[in-house]
Order: sequence, then C-alpha cells, then structure tokens
Amino acid sequence: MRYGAATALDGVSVSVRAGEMVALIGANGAGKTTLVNTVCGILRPAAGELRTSGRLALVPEGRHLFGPLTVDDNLRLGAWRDRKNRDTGHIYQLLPELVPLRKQVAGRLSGGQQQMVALGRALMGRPDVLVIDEMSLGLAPRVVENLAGHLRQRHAEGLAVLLIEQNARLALDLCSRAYVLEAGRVVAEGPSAELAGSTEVATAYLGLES
Ligand SMILES: Nc1ncnc2c1ncn2[C@@H]1O[C@H](COP(=O)(O)OP(=O)(O)OP(=O)(O)O)[C@@H](O)[C@H]1O
Repeated sequence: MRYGAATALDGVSVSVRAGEMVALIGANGAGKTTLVNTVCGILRPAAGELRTSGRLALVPEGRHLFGPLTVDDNLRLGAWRDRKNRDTGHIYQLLPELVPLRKQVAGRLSGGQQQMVALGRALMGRPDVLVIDEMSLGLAPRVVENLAGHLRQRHAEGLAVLLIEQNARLALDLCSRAYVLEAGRVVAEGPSAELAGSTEVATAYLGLES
C-alpha cells in the first residue's frame, strides 16, 4: 500500500480465521490504520490480495459517530444496507449500558460511551469479522475493561476479531495470536503468550525506534 511515492505497507500478510481473535500491534506510524483501511476496502493497495468470507464490520479509530444524531439513530445506521434488520433491540441486549442513552445525542456522550455506540453500530451489521482500530485510545482502564468484556463475550459466541492496539498488553491479553507491525512490515507474529516477552513487542509497546 502506497501513499504517493511512500510505501506504507510492504509484503504484509495477515490472516484471521473464522472465530479467531487476532491482534495487530505497533508504534505510531507503523501502518496499523493503513492496514485496517486496506482490509476494509477504504484504501486500494498497489498490489496484493484480500480474501474474505462472511460480513466484515469496522469500528474506526476516533469512532466517527454522527454527533447530532441519537444513539439509536447511530445504531440504525450500522444496518443501512439491510432494511429488514434495522431493529436495534438486540444491540441493547448485548450492550445494556446503551439502554439509558438511546435517545441521547451521540456527540454529547463520554468517550467510553461513544466507543460503546461505535461497537454497537458495527454489531448491527451482524458481522462475522469485527475490525477494531484503537479501541482503548483515550479511555479510562475501567471503561476499556468493560469494552474488552463485551468483546470476549462476542468472541465466545463465534465472532472473529482483528484488534488494532497501541496498548500491546491489552491486545495480547485479549487475543490468542498477534502480529507486530513496524515501519510497514510484520516484524513478529505468533501466539500472544510467546510474543508477550519479545523485544519486538517491547519496541511496539514502548513506541521506541528500533
Ligand atoms: N493519507 C496519508 N497520506 C500520506 N501518508 C500517510 C497517510 N496516512 C498515513 N500515512 C503515513 O503512513 C504511515 C503509516 O500510518 P498509519 O496511520 O497507518 O500508522 P498507525 O500505525 O495507524 O499509526 P497511529 O498508531 O499513530 O495511528 C505513516 O508514516 C504515516 O505518516
């Protein structure tokens, strides 16, 4: 994947199998968002191949909610392609924290509440694979733990997840497998337990130049 003359991703190969929860970690500028946007079809790569089966939904970095709209309207937009499935009831069952917020304007919610809405909106599309870009960014530990709990539950029900995180500890804790991205290349990959003590992860986690 290139931005003009600059190569942002080079020879990167990443896979997420059905029902698997995989982390992609790396320091600022490593290429995580570029990879997510390529996987989701927002960016077109110069070369390479993307193979998917099932539905894919994205929780984008920065949430990108529709600020003036209510929580319920934001959720409904998650199923804009699917007229028959715009009932938001199942999302309130999955994420009961949203029930008292349903008529509130999304732009006035806290960061954690907004991330919950972004998660709910993505789940409205009944995805098989959920791609989450920087879930924990700017959120308090307790809020992050709550979101992580919801992800674990959805995963236990069969949802596959590609989790992009700067917080490597959180990512390795949640996911069984991980890739470490550095300057547009995968520099390490494997089971999270193995990567937890590696130098590549320390570099990605601390955001140091290697
Ligand atoms: N629209 C763009 N035009 C040109 N270069 C870009 C563009 N978006 C990103 N880049 C460059 O591509 C590289 C990868 O950026 P990317 O945003 O994918 O990294 P990241 O790992 O998601 O970083 P962060 O954790 O800070 O979000 C960086 O060098 C960045 O400057």
